[in-house]
Amino acid sequence: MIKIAPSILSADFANLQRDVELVDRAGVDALHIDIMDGQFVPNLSFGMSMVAALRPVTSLSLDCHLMMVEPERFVAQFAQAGADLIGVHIESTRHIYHVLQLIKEAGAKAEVVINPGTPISAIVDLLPIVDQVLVMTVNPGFGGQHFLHPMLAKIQELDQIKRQSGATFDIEVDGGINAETVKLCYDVGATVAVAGSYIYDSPEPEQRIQDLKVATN
Ligand SMILES: O=C(CO)[C@@H](O)[C@H](O)COP(=O)(O)O
Ligand SMILES: [Co+2]
Repeated sequence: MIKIAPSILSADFANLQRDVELVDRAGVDALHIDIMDGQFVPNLSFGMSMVAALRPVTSLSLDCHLMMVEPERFVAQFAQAGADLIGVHIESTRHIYHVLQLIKEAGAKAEVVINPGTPISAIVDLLPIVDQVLVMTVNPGFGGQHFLHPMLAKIQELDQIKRQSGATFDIEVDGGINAETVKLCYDVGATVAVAGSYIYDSPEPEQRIQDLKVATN
């Protein structure tokens, strides 16, 4: 069964604690927090104060997906705020290896993220030092977009490299995930699925979480 990480980008911000506790009770594996700086992506969302505010609310792993230029400026502060895992885009920094080292030195798990236009070959040398790879299945910046099916070949390629090397990093997918697309990703090697609008735009979020689990059981 795939691990589920709801994205709070689609939650009700006026009732965020309620919406976090709801998915926590439904038995998810992590909480996905999208950090957007209005420069790397054309949207703004949260900062580290959001991570600090959510830390006492849940014991779920707080997974921060940093969509910002030069994330090296802030990764230590996100770890300090309570992030368990920090994801950084390879496209967002000149020093990806260094940023991943900084995340680990700060005590968090390190994730490298790739945009739809970035090939798996760009991250092969980073695989020995990451805990998770996030393959974006939409262009980053907004929830509620359609899944990009050509990304399935990239997930499969990454899974093959992982198997051949005996590595244990998780493979996460993010964007356009629903009960149909989660199965496609799981079947080619994804181990963690982020879902925002599919869960939170529903009147029955718990049922949507169950549907994602059943689809990959
Ligand atoms: O990182 C992002 C968007 O940039 C995501 O985490 C979205 O929040 C996913 O939303 P859905 O596609 O599941 O609605
Ligand atoms: Co995300």
